[in-house]
Amino acid sequence: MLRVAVPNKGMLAETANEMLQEAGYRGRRDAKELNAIDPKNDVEFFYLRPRDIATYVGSGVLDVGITGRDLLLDAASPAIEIRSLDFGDSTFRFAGPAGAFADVHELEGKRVATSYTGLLERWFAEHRIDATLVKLDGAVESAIRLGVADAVADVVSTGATLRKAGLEVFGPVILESTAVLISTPAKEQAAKTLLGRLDGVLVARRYAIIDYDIANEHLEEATKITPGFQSPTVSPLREPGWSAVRSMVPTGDVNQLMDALHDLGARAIFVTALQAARM
Ligand SMILES: Nc1ncnc2c1ncn2[C@@H]1O[C@H](COP(=O)(O)OP(=O)(O)OP(=O)(O)O)[C@@H](O)[C@H]1O
Ligand SMILES: O=P(O)(O)OC[C@H]1O[C@H](OP(=O)(O)OP(=O)(O)O)[C@H](O)[C@@H]1O
Ligand SMILES: [Mg+2]
Repeated sequence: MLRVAVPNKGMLAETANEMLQEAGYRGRRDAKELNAIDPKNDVEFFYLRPRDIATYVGSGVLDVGITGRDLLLDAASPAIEIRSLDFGDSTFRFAGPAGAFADVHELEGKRVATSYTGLLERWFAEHRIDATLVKLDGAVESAIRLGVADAVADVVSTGATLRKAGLEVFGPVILESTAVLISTPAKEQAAKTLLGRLDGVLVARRYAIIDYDIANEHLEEATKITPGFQSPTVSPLREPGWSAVRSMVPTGDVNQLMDALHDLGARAIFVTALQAARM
């Protein structure tokens, strides 16, 4: 039975559980359950703190897990990232009081508060900056005002939390993070079915199906607009000189593609969401 670690709460929990459901797995019945067995798919899910998931997967007691790239790197676990899952995007940045820092080298000898000491210690070592790390559990943005740090290094998504604390980012992006599927080289093979299904969910989210009718003289140009993965399906219409085209298109481009096809003379343009896919 495949043993899978899933975030039990926090920013990644809801979407991670939704993705597994879309992939056909039966999750937990209520938010208090610590584990759940899905006998049909021969999988057991363990609901854990996202920060701890790399530790469990890295130790080999669990085969595969969903966590943040930043948390994986912070844990310095032997687990490896096997897929980016297209949600939970954030950056990991330095921030300080407005105007206080212009360059990371000004952090030399200063106190930097963070919940990601593993990640940051390595970054400072690589950049030969000698700063003092102040380890906090969360709400790191308050550390400066409360006097325990001169700067912070934290997760930034919209930047709203920083702004409310009167802070601004400085220096390079330390890390671009996203939710990831992790495993160990020894367990990757066992996780193949789960990975295939999650890839199917990613494709179903990233792509849609487009159908349209087009006069044959514009067919060549139209199929350049919608080349699909392999190649579009083209079938003759009953009306002579016209074809029906079906192709996969990136979800984010759908409206621009419809505009371009319509300008070219395509008619009856329909877009259908994908429910599931296996490529
Ligand atoms: N505002 C955000 N937007 C996007 N991703 C985020 C955001 N905040 C955190 N994350 C990501 O979510 C993951 C875990 O963060 P989360 O906040 O769930 O855990 P935590 O801080 O340990 O727990 P909690 O905040 O519940 O105490 C990390 O990978 C992080 O990059
Ligand atoms: O840039 P923003 O969109 O404002 O998001 C970033 C904030 O979100 C997270 O906080 P969370 O709510 O998880 O609280 P925590 O700091 O206690 O973990 C993160 O730690 C930042 O504080
Ligand atoms: Mg948090």
